[in-house]
Amino acid sequence: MEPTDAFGARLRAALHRHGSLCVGIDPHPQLLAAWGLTDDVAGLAAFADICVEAFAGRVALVKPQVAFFEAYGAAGLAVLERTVAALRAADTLVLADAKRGDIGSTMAAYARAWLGDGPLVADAVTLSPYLGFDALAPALQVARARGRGVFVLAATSNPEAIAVQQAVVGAGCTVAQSIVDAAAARNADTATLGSIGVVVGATVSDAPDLHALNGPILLPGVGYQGAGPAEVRRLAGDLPGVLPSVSRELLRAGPGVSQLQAAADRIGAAFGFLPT
Ligand SMILES: O=C(O)c1cc(=O)[nH]c(=O)n1[C@@H]1O[C@H](COP(=O)(O)O)[C@@H](O)[C@H]1O
Repeated sequence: MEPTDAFGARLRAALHRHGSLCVGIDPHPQLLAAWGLTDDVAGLAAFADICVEAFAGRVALVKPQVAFFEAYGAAGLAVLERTVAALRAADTLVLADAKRGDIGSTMAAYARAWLGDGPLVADAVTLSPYLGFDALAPALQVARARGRGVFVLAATSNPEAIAVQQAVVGAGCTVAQSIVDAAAARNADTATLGSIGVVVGATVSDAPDLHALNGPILLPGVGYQGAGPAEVRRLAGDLPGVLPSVSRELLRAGPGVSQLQAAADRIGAAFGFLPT
């Protein structure tokens, strides 16, 4: 049985409090320019500070896209560290979108970095299972031991994914379905919402069956990639723990903090309160 301070339980409480929206912090160079910021570490830091001011304490989950920080090297990662820490200090759950996945021994190092004691540690991290779901075991173990969560890529929003993720495997189900089933098995002993989530693009037309998951479902691809409330409702049905995730469509409302907050409220309201 998972403890009450497990990620799934904490996420469920945050969804009750704030509604279902996950806000992505994706500091694209084009967005820095649109916000009147320089394409350097100072611009990145100003962008991140505005996002923290706008979203801390207001949404269920914030998802910084690690790649946009990594692009500036060690100084960019230092900005990410401060951003994650500031959000968490304000009681806002943070999902580091790092999409990690490697052989077991390297996976253990990633688990330490993102879910253990390292300076980059977040409440949850995105993982890629395409070296084999079981290769993620070290991260699942650390997540459970530390009350943290993971979101495993199942059916991603990009069109190139279809050839791999919709391929049919041994048991006659798709690769994406096998990932969801493996995640569901890890959540089976959890009474409420488990801590092993999956990622399904809101743009995906052949989504895996998510009914047995008993864990959170991140739906990126809303807004800029073309999905809207209708697609989210179709995928979400009456499933608990669904989080539509929006980055550019919301961030283009910046740099004003109140404009960003209004955009988050407006986009969040379009989905209504999804079941928890
Ligand atoms: O894991 C993700 O968040 C993710 C999975 C996926 O299937 N598709 C996808 O777009 N994402 C991420 O979600 C964000 C989408 O950004 P926008 O298209 O600007 O809303 C980016 O950070 C992507 O890396």
